Amino acid sequence: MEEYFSKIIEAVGEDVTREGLVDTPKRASDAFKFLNNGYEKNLDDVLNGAIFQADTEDMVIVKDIELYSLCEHHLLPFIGKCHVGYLPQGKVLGLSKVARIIDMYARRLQIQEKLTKQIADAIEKSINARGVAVVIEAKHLCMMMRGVEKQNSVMTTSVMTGIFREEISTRSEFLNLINR
Ligand SMILES: Nc1nc2c(ncn2[C@@H]2O[C@H](COP(=O)(O)OP(=O)(O)OP(=O)(O)O)[C@@H](O)[C@H]2O)c(=O)[nH]1
Ligand SMILES: [Zn+2]
Repeated sequence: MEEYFSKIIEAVGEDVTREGLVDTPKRASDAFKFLNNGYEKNLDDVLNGAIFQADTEDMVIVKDIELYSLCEHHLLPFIGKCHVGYLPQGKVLGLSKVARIIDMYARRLQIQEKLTKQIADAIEKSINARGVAVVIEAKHLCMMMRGVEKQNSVMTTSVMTGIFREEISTRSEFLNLINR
């Protein structure tokens, strides 16, 4: 990957041997690998067994989880927040694992719609939830720094499964609690 970054730096007309750039291929390569480290993870590793028995069927919400991903079309970041709700039936997730699941899928080349669905599916599967709701609000740098250059647009995607999909009242409760 370092060689490829050297070539990219040369291709934009730079001198890859000048002092400030000598270590850049390595740094860029390390950074890019980090931003894509979700490919090295799977759901079982990420959960690390942190699924707990709990005698509750009431809604659990984790909101305002920051999210950084890369759009698969331009390899530019999209940045925003993710809100997650689920309705358990006897099993709940370790709190930090919600964020870890988000990161596992966000640190891949993504489109926002697919990312939203992958998070919802993973949570549903891991605890056999009665329903999962995931909302992502994000700004895409490919729309801001280049292309149409719109600075203020925010893309909102949502995936509702199970009871969140079936019952308007449950969906509304979730949306109210995340202040939407
Ligand atoms: N639906 C969706 N589209 C995305 C996402 N990230 C980037 N895109 C869009 O992917 C599209 C790629 O369009 P193309 O016409 O192939 O590429 P482009 O010429 O670089 O497009 P512009 O961005 O319009 O300049 C653009 O409309 C992007 O805004 C995403 O997460 N979801
Ligand atoms: Zn893009």
